[in-house]
Amino acid sequence: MINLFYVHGSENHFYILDQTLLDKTLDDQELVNLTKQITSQSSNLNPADGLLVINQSNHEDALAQMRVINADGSEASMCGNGLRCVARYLSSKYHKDSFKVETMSADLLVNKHGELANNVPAFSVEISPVRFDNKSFPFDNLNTTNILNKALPEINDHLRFTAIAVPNPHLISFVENDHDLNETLGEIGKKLNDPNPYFTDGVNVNFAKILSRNNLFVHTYERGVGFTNACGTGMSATSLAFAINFPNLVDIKEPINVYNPGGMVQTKVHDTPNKQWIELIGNATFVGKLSVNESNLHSANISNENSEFIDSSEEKYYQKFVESIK
Ligand SMILES: N[C@H](CCC[C@H](N)C(=O)O)C(=O)O
Repeated sequence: MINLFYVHGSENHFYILDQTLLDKTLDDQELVNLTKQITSQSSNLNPADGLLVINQSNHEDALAQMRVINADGSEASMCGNGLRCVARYLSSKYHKDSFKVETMSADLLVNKHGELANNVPAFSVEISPVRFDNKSFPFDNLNTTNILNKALPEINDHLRFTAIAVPNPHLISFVENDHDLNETLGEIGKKLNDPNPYFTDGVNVNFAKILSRNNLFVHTYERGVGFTNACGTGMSATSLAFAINFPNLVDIKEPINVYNPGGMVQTKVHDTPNKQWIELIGNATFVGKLSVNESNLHSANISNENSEFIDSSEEKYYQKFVESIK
């Protein structure tokens, strides 16, 4: 039997599949089929926004590889909330507190971090590389090769936008009212993730309200998913946009508190001459696990017949989880 762990970072839920435990790893189509089945509204499973796949890494400085499959079957180059959960899984499995994880574009540093809230352990993860050029998204037909606090009349008649790839693509706007934060976000999110001439591979759209100095609220419409409770790479990219566009409201020597519908994370913007990157710090909560036959993974036929979900403090459950993977 194989455990599919049900986890979340700021209520952005995922299943984790550790393929190093399988007799035979799933091929790409099987991973897509599995992700679509376990995230579909019609499944009797707990809702999730995607699948986090752990593979062996052949990079000497990486403990493992993480791949990210969105609910619609598209693959993403990064997932900030997901990487915190994968980091906690690998930290328990290999008894390490600081290590690198191979992702599509980079081997990223992850660290066990002090609790942000009592009895809620936290991990910090490196969000990088950071890019601004249109080829990194890609975007086109907007009469510009980068978007920094720019009006985009093709997309909206009153907002200004900033585009940052970390390296998955994010389009960010700072808004004043709840209508823009919700309805306008949904309209633009759908428009730029349906077939369109601007972001041909889709884009994660993040609208933020500035609460005060070093304090943000971010709402995200994710590429390949739709509205989520939180988007780790989105909150990270938005924190960098906050520092760039509102330098008088951000002290980058201090963490930024980023609130979201699912909770709160902290980010730290690192702006050194030869490398810009963001540190994302937040929970990595293990809620439950499904014990499934390997064959059902290959056939994308998962039910929660053999499942165990938390009903007490997360830490008590977590000790059982740690024993189960030794
Ligand atoms: N939907 C994103 C991937 C998941 C990112 C998000 N869940 C996070 O925590 O960063 C994309 O296609 O780029």
